[in-house]
Amino acid sequence: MTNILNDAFKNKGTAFTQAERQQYHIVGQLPPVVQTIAQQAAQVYAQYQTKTSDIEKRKFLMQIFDTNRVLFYKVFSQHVVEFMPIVYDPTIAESIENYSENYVDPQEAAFLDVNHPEAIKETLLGAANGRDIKLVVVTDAEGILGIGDWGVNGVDISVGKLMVYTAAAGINPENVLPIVIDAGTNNQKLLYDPLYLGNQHERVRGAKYDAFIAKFVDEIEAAFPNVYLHWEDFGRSNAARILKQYQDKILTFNDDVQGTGIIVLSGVLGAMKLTGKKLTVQTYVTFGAGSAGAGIANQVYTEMVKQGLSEDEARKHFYMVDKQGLLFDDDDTLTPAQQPFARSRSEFTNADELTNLTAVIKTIKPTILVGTSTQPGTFTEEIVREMTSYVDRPIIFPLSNPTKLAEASAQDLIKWSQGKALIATGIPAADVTFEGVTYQIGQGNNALVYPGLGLGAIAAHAKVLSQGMISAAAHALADTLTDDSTAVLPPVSHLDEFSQILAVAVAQVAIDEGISQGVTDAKTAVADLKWLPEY
Ligand SMILES: NC(=O)c1ccc[n+]([C@@H]2O[C@H](COP(=O)([O-])OP(=O)(O)OC[C@H]3O[C@@H](n4cnc5c(N)ncnc54)[C@H](O)[C@@H]3O)[C@@H](O)[C@H]2O)c1
Ligand SMILES: O=C(O)C[C@H](O)C(=O)O
Ligand SMILES: [Mn+2]
Repeated sequence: MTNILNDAFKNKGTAFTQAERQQYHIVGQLPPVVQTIAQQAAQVYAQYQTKTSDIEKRKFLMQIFDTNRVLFYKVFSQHVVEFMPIVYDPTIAESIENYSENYVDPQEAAFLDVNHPEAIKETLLGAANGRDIKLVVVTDAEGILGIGDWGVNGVDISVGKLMVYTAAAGINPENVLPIVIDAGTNNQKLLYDPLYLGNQHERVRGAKYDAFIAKFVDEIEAAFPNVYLHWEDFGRSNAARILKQYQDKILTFNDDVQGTGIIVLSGVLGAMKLTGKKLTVQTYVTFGAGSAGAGIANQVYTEMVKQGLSEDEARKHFYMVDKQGLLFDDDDTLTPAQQPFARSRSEFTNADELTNLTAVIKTIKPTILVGTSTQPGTFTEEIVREMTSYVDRPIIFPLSNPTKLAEASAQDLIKWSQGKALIATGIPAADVTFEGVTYQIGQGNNALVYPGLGLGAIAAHAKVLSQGMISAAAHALADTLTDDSTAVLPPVSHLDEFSQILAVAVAQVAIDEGISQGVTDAKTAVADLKWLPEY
């Protein structure tokens, strides 16, 4: 019989009462004093404050996570704004880079090996250990944030995304399963690192990879019927392709493509509210047209069509820039997600010069610039001054994560635009004061939307995640923006409140569209799922 003290889902540590200590046969296996969860939480927070670096803070909190989930989420819920950048982005990037070296606990994740498809079923059932799994986050870690390929180390992103689901939306941690698919790695450092804990071979691609993914999805559906399957940080050549294959068949979501699309659309809608301008007259440049860049453009485009433009008219508002410069339709290296937005060379007299962002901005004069390029410092003073010269309030979102990869800092954007730029950043940014005026900066991170979206879809027992549900999430978030906000997105301090609002809006659309199964009241269904960190 396992000792309850070793079960992170059931352990209460020093909060076990004397009666419980007898019931679970752990008398004398704890210090004698019985504490309340409030006392435990205060003690954890006090210890946390003695840690001097963010990574040490994260390691300490993970010790609590590893041993006592309820206590972890209790403290997390009391300090959401402070803990988000510690347990999640940007500190999680450092944690991933050093995962193997610092390994202490598998954290109830499922580790799937591309060379052993026959073990998927046993691994899933073993990791679930009888728990009712409603939500899975899976990564193969080819494109972790903007830091590239981290192989099995990427399991941290699955664990981290799920922590945010619970902290933000109140998903019961017993109902979730983090998964990493170890498909090998092309990270040379890991391939030759004796401490690396994953497969030390090149990334598997092609038929073997695709067959593994297909079997994985089948086994997931068999083991956990109606689960919400969230894909995270797959590489550019797989993310959109896998999503396309499954999005009409099962309840599934790609965070980088769809979650980022929602948060940016929401931020753009917030900017329209602040300026009183119409979306349908905006001109949009994507810088870094990968999974996120193309996913975002597609959401903003879909909204323009919803607001009355024809598909052809709407598409004319979009320009994509990637490594080669502006994307043209005569380029045979375009991805399927880029193709609809590629332009014709004949539209420009200077097409051959449009090989860098500055030239593109000067020629096209966009009102919205969104960065998902992984290239730091690329939104330069010259670009920002140029945008400010032809539009009152340029919308500039440097979204690449973690901090060291951001296209620009909020502070510089405010300074260079004399306070005019409407900004959202990928990681949290402090308010910026410029010439006596303080500007709030929106956090354009999909963490503001994926928890509520998932909660709504799970609560509704939705068969699929529809475009209607996605659009409802973007609008519901934008609608929470208060009239006194100077930021384009609502503050993370209200994450739990707006996650519930998003969830109800999403569940309602699922009901209205007839894709929910046996649920008629969105509010009750969402409320019934809400888990609180109490013993
Ligand atoms: N804030 C958020 O919520 C959020 C969400 C998803 C992704 N992101 C960030 O966006 C970035 C990209 O993520 P992704 O999943 O789309 O990765 P991806 O690899 O699919 O896309 C990156 C794209 O940038 C392009 N690129 C590389 N160098 C470039 C250059 N010099 N100029 C122009 N383009 C260049 C690549 O060719 C690729 O198309 C990452 O830093 C990630 O952290 C942020
Ligand atoms: O993980 C994040 O912080 C957001 C996003 O999914 C990313 O890949 O950067
Ligand atoms: Mn991601």
